[in-house]
Amino acid sequence: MQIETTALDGVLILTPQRFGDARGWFSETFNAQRMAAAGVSTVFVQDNHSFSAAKGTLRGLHYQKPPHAQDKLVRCSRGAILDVAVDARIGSATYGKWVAVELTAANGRQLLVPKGFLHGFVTTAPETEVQYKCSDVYAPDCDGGVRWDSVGIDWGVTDPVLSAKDQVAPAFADWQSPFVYGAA
Ligand SMILES: Cc1cn([C@H]2C[C@H](O)[C@@H](COP(=O)(O)OP(=O)(O)O[C@H]3O[C@H](C)C(=O)[C@H](O)[C@H]3O)O2)c(=O)[nH]c1=O
Repeated sequence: MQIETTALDGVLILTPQRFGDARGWFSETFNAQRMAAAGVSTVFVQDNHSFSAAKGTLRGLHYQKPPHAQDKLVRCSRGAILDVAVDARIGSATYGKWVAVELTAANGRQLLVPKGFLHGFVTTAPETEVQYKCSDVYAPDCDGGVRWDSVGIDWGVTDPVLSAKDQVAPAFADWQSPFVYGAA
């Protein structure tokens, strides 16, 4: 498995190996032992899977606040997305900074988004499926969001398909982050 760092500390790009043959290919998309060997000892407890019919569907920017903050390991199993993480940890030198990574069924890349980071993606192909592991279970009372267009992210879309919730999320500048840099 190839591991790449990004401009945001803790946000990693993981690319599992694919074993090709005449039939196609095989890949271990998650292996806790390999992750631990790479220094990622997160225990994931929930798998999520979303399907977005239209190209230009944008889900985000989302988080769960403590005590149910989530690390996420995101991959695209069909179609393609631009996956984004935003540093929301008060006191961080990269607070408000973001990274965007192309995750596609073809490239097999995964993005590790730690607690304290907002997460969102926009689909760049129709009928896109995203699967991701979470280090805590869904806690609706801790679920929150920030406006997709309030961080200066270059999503490559101007009029995305949004949920009703995402249409009314607060702007980043008006939002009080529940995350503190260096907190457990
Ligand atoms: C997240 C979640 C949702 N739900 C239910 C709640 C709603 O009835 C329905 C759709 O939820 P929502 O509109 O929040 O789904 P997304 O807009 O894809 O939200 C996700 O999108 C971004 C990219 C994320 O990183 C988060 O995991 C998550 O916020 O699924 C559950 O039952 N369990 C869950 O863990």
